[in-house]
Amino acid sequence: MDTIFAVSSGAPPAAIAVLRISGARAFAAVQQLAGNVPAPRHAVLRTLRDAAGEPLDQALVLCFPGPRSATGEDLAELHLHGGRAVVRAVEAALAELPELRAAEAGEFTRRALLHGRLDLSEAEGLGDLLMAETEAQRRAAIRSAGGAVRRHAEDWTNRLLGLAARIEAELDHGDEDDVAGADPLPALRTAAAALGSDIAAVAARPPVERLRDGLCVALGGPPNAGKSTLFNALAERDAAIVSPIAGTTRDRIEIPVVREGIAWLLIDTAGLAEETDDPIEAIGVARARDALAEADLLLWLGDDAPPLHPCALWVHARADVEGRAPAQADQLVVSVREGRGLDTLWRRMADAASELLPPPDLVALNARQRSWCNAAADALARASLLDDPLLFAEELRAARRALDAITGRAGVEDVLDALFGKFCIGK
Ligand SMILES: Nc1nc2c(ncn2[C@@H]2O[C@H](COP(=O)(O)OP(=O)(O)OP(=O)(O)O)[C@@H](O)[C@H]2O)c(=O)[nH]1
Repeated sequence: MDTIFAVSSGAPPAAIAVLRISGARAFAAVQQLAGNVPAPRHAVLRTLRDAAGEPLDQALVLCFPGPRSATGEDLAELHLHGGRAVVRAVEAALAELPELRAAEAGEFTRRALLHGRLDLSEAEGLGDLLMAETEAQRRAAIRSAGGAVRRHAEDWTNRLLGLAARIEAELDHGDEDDVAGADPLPALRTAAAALGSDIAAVAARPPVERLRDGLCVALGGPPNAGKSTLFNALAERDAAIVSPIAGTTRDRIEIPVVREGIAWLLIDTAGLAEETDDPIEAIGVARARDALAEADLLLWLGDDAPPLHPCALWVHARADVEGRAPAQADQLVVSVREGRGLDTLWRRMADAASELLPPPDLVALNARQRSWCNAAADALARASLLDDPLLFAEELRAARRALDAITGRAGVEDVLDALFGKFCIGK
């Protein structure tokens, strides 16, 4: 495997640029540039020189011998002056050395995963941490990066292994006459059902995507209800066209917004026209219906009660318009023109969000982790109904494979490229 290097701090110019080198030839590279290799985990000041002996920079040099390093390999850090030319010159000198090359996005973390320094759920948490923009996102990501998902998976795996050991013993010795005692299968089936429902309960928690990508809030209602006007007011910018002409909004428009410490994805939709001859408008209406159905939270601006939705707020928009029908008791009265009701609406949205987002003190799973949890829970549920110890053992093995996939111990090659492609170079 090549030895890789990259600037791991922010883009130059900056006061300091931290350049990391990881791999079998990391310390040879330090030796070449700095003249010698400092003692492990001791920061020393060295003049770095190119192959001709010309000084490149004065740098703080640190060496972390593997496997007790961030990547699990020999790892060196050069704390350079963060000017562009300095960084470029040191990178050029490193690139000249045999078996050294610039790192790809996420390659340091990928090596850490490869060498067991962290598991897949922790790497996913780290990816989310790098992208976190709100406090809630940061808190959830730091929990995953710190191993909370891994610890759940390990705890479940340990319980599973306990069951597996007992059923394997039964399979090996169950037909021997000298083994006294009752048939252990009923107790094992009960334990498998309990473990399956524990796993399913965690998988049923609100998904971390709502925190990470924003809680989807769709504005829906008939044409001319004031959706785009309210959308612009919530987004605090003129994102959607507003006009008195019914059917102005034809497609869904999405705007990410951070408010009340929560990331929201606001979605404006075409008005739900009863009938239309316009094929484009018909497509817009179909898309609007999909957006409303899929939204985590529906803001309904119709005068009729909202359509069936797990979480809807009913808004009486354009409240200042003369001759407007009075609001129903459970409607939120809003007039964008008069700036009325918007703060209350945000508050009600935040109240709804507290039900829809992962609770701050509990582990939340992403879609990949959820689907493996559900696969494990399903296998355990099936096992709990089986009378045949052989089939029971087979379902436990299926559950084990699913739990292993959560932490990246099995069958996850395809997700690695997708995950690490999102990381920055030098991470
Ligand atoms: N007086 C008053 N007029 C409003 C208010 N909100 C929207 N309007 C007007 O109502 C008309 C329709 O508003 P839009 O925001 O375009 O309505 P829409 O629901 O997005 O309409 P479609 O694109 O047809 O679905 C426009 O003329 C707006 O200026 C309000 O709070 N008060």
